Amino acid sequence: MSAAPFKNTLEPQALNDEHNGLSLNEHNQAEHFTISRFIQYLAEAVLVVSPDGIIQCANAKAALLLNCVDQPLIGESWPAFLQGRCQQQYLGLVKIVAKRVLSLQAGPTEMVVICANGERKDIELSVSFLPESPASLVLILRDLSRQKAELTQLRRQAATDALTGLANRRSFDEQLLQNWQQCTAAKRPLSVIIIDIDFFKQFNDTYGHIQGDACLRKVARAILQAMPLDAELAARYGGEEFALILPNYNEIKALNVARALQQAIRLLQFTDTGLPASVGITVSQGIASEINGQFRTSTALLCAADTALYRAKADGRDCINASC
Ligand SMILES: Nc1nc2c(ncn2[C@@H]2O[C@H](COP(=O)(O)OP(=O)(O)OP(=O)(O)O)[C@@H](O)[C@H]2O)c(=O)[nH]1
Repeated sequence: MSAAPFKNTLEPQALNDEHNGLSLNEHNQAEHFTISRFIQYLAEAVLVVSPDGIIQCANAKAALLLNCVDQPLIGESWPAFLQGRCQQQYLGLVKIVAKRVLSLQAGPTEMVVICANGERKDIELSVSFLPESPASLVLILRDLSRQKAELTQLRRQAATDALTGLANRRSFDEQLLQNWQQCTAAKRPLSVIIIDIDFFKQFNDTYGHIQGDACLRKVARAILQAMPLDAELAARYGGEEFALILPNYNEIKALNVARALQQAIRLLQFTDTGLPASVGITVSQGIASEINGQFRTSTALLCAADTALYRAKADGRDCINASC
């Protein structure tokens, strides 16, 4: 869409059309033409729609946002671009401006548009009322796709342990609380396993921290591969500590998972990172299971798993201990 030279809307000539013998219809057409040209120069995507939602003018940025560069937008129904629930939201905004509250403006409100090519985009929509005759609505659309993508990435980073890619302790704690509430409300069991690498300081001291980091990544991968599909979450809980949330798992089922993990870790090889084939590691594990209301909170359940882990360490390591 190419923009014609800007026409100054404040030009006295344009404001005084009626005095120049133009009919009301001609005046409206001239005004419409001026708005249509004017919005081409705005930095935001702008649509001008009739009160019943028919697009009267659109700038090139709006056409680009809605992926309608090769299709005319004029005459199309604007609400048809909105995702179902957003159509009602839009009507709500129109009611607000029609009642002339909030200085003839409503929004910005987050909405979702379905573009001409079917792409779904998050936008922020502001609606302003042009009380001219005939009345129109000016819609300013801001594409939020980039911000949303960045927010999603930031949220993912905030929930993830950078070294291993597993969930971090914060998301573990949040998830455990959620599973605790669900399982206790439904009177279903919930188990937690804490997994701690044995003598990891010695591993670091012998092979260096880079090898130590590679070892942590290997253990994380092994946990992910060995854990059951219906486990809720595997997390890096601390330095060389990992944790698993097992909703609907009683102590016996959790013990089977811990045994599978123990086996998977014992089989880990480090030759790919340049260490001798004789190098291997073991883990100690503590299990706690909430079954019949023996724990009052998710924190108490976690403390019990931690206590069980200490017992497993005291039992000589490469051990599994279940809290009673
Ligand atoms: N390479 C590496 N080491 C870490 C990281 N986080 C913690 N550690 C190391 O983990 C080791 C933990 O040592 P300890 O708490 O003494 O435990 P341990 O040597 O495994 O002994 P036990 O748990 O009693 O079997 C320390 O040497 C930490 O420096 C990490 O991100 N990378």
